[in-house]
Amino acid sequence: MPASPLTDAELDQALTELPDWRLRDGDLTASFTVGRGALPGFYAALAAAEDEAGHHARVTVMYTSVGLALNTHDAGGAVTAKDTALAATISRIAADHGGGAERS
Ligand SMILES: C[C@H](O)[C@H](O)[C@H]1CNC2=NC(N)=NC(=O)C2=N1
Repeated sequence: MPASPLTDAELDQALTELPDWRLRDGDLTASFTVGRGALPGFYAALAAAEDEAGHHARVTVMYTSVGLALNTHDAGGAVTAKDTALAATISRIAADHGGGAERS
């Protein structure tokens, strides 16, 4: 069954529980600063978590800045519970690799 888009109230609630994450252009997004030496381990753990979830982030790396964007294709690109669950996992992985959230 396809995941359904979160309602505005569900999104607001989810964002209070995901302090690293913002809604930007319809995606759930975050950026973390990760040291160059920690980047390979961070990405390996991220990829493993994504594969386990069957859900994947758009990832942009620029030097020590890692940008992540999540949405759900089969919900028409909306944010669903799959995205918020993976976001929480990604925040834990980033923290485990010394990553600090870049808040904007
Ligand atoms: C078949 C496969 O499980 C789907 O294409 C998965 C893969 N990863 C995905 N990742 C994201 N972010 N959204 C999806 O809808 C999605 N779908």
